[in-house]
Amino acid sequence: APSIHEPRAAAAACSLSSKDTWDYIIVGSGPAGMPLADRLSEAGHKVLLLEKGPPSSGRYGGTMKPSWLQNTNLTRFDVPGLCNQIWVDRQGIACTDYDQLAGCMLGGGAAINSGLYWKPPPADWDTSFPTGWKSTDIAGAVSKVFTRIPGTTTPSMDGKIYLPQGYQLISGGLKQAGWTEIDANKENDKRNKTFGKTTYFFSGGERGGPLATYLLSATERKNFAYWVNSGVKKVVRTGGHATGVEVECGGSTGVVGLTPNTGRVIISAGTFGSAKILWRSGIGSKDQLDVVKSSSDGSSMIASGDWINLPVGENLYDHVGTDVEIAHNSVVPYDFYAAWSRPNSADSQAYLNGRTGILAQSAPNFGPMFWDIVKGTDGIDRHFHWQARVEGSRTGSMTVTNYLGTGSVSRGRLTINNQLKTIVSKSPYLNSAADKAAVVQSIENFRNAMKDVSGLTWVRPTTGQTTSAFVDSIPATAGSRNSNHWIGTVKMGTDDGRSGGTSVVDTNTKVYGTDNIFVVDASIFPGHITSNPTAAIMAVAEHAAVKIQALPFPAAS
Ligand SMILES: Cc1cc2nc3c(=O)[nH]c(=O)nc-3n(C[C@H](O)[C@H](O)[C@H](O)COP(=O)(O)OP(=O)(O)OC[C@H]3O[C@@H](n4cnc5c(N)ncnc54)[C@H](O)[C@@H]3O)c2cc1C
Repeated sequence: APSIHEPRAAAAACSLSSKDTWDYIIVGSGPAGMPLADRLSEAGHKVLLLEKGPPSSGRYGGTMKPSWLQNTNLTRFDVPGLCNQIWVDRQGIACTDYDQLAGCMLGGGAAINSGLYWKPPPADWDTSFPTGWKSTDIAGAVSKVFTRIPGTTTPSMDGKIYLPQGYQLISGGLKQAGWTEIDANKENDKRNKTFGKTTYFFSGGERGGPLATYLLSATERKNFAYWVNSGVKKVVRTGGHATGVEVECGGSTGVVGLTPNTGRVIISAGTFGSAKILWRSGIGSKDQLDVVKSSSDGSSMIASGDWINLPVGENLYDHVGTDVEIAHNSVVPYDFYAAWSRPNSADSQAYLNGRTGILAQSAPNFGPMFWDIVKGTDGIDRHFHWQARVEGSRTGSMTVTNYLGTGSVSRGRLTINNQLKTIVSKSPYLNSAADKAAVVQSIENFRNAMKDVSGLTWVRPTTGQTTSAFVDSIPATAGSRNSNHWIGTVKMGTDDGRSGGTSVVDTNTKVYGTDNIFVVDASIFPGHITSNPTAAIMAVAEHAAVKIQALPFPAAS
């Protein structure tokens, strides 16, 4: 078997009694936390990464696996073809304190997701990000990410794509209709009436990605430590200055300290987790802080005179997902769920022996991906990413998801309840007529493109159904539309939320009203981007690492 999958340093035991202090405490080990851990430790800072979940990849001591992986140090998180398991078994993996799915384990979403990996088109940054974060500003950071993790369209180590019939069906139809085939991550500026193969962040026939690159090199440094099963309750602060974080681990709670005066905390706990930590730290709007005050946190919460009034939880957004379904007798299904308990033995052996075959591809056989831009009735361009997969209600079915991203104006709201659970209390989907009209138009475009494909059946929408009636028939709720691409609850921008603006962090990712509390992850995205967000989140982390280190320290008190 390939030898790339060597066991690595396991996490250090959490030590709440230690008087050790840290230059940087990073909270959360997702696609943002891992690059930050690497870049800050590389620069020589003393860095602690705190992760509330357990280890994932076998490389870090993870153990969750089906029986056919028993004699390997691979886990379910290392084998791309097992990623579907999250839909039937998420015990001990998914965060239990959110009303939506998110990965609470080492690697965060990058340990459980499908590994779909896209270099953002320039419009993603230029449409909603502030000055200093436009496409030309962030190009260097994007390039660092793709140098570190080039990505691949052929994850199987023999360079073949397995069961490509679904890809061929749809790409053939699009080509016939005049759409252009592109190499998506080389031609990332061509995202209109184009299609391409699925790109994954996988490497060596395994999940790879940031767990196998950024986190790996961080663990090789003596000035870096990471603790798992260590959840941060709140930032401990005096006024706007953090002195440490309060951590729960091993059945105890204690404070881990920052280096006096110069220490910094970076919250990278994701769209739900970062908002929650801010609220518990007395940072947010009064209505939400009052809820925290009424919870089990109440007696130890920072005094209301020290609350920092910021619009945490507003600006919530997710890609609006609309599934259509087509069927064709050329399409060959594969049972990725069966790969858990009764894998096809030729496929499991091919995987174990050489990291080849269908199990090196992400479940459930994605592709093609295609892109479309629709001008909204309000004059704003809406960018669509379409994602096809071999899955559906009948043999030969493909479900094709239409994601509305860049240009969308609909927003929702995240709140917290007095059980300290985060709730999507206002749905972010299609609450603008222009967004809805653009989705309808984009689906029309796909229906038209496929109309000459012989033998194709439309399952959803049915042939006689108008696209508008079809879009209206799907509730605009997270249950029916969610894409798991949540962003925006800790918005970055120049309009300080303390004085009526919409932003929670400034363009250095520093929380307004504080001098050493930063947030870096999907939550700071001001607006959505075109495709699945992991690559963009890593680029944001690379860019933020440079900006944060360039900041002067506050004057010593
Ligand atoms: C099922 C699924 C499939 C997806 N597929 C794709 C895909 O194919 N491609 C793609 O690009 N994107 C995909 N996504 C989305 C992508 O994974 C997320 O957008 C991304 O992981 C968000 O990164 P983040 O760093 O902001 O937060 P997260 O990945 O959520 O990481 C946050 C980390 O912080 C930890 N944490 C939270 N609270 C605390 C606390 N209080 N103390 C300590 N640690 C804490 C969490 O355990 C977690 O490890 C998918 C998401 C899901 C759920």
